[in-house]
Amino acid sequence: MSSNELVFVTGNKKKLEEVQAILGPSINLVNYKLDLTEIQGTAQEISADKCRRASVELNGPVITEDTCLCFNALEGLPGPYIKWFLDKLGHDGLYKILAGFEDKSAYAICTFAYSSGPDAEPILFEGRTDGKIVPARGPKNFGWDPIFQPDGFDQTYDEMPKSVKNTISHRYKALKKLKEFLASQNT
Ligand SMILES: O=P(O)(O)OP(=O)(O)OP(=O)(O)OC[C@H]1O[C@@H](n2cnc3c(O)ncnc32)[C@H](O)[C@@H]1O
Ligand SMILES: [Mg+2]
Repeated sequence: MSSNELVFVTGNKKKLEEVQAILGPSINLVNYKLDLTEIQGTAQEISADKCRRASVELNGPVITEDTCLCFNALEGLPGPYIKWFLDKLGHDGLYKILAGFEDKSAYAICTFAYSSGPDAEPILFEGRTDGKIVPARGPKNFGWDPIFQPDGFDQTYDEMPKSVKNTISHRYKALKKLKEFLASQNT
């Protein structure tokens, strides 16, 4: 592996695009699409387990990422299970889950995991952005972006330019920590 090469294991094209855009050209991001089994548990447990599996499978250093969307009225659910909720309920159904609650606040959490090899314990880097759940607005580019409006903005993640999302997002904040860690390893 060259010093600026980073293997990112994900089956999600949109995640990959954002990670590439945020990291910029100084890091040579190499993508492997593996259909990794995801355990049940906390965001940290799921991310670490996913990373361990990826590192064993590829027999080398890897990063993986897990994203949660957490509704405060539901004590943090759907959380790591947002993928299946979105798949089954769609934007409208997700918004309607909160119909019986006044509290529409929510937060997005991105947990990157880095493993230096199959025997290493993954290191986690977490980013969180707070906001609220709104009726879907935007061109429906990526996942639940149309129903998440970050605090301090009038636009949903989906309505704002990528260049804005990528400087305030859960993913950006987690990647900033990962980048700092990688830089400290290279000095
Ligand atoms: O292979 P992996 O990396 O696991 O990719 P995935 O698509 O399965 O991703 P997750 O397990 O992390 O599930 C997160 C869900 O949230 C969606 N998602 C992730 N990041 C998002 C973002 O920034 N904005 C909107 N939706 C997002 C994603 O499409 C999934 O439906
Ligand atoms: Mg997944």
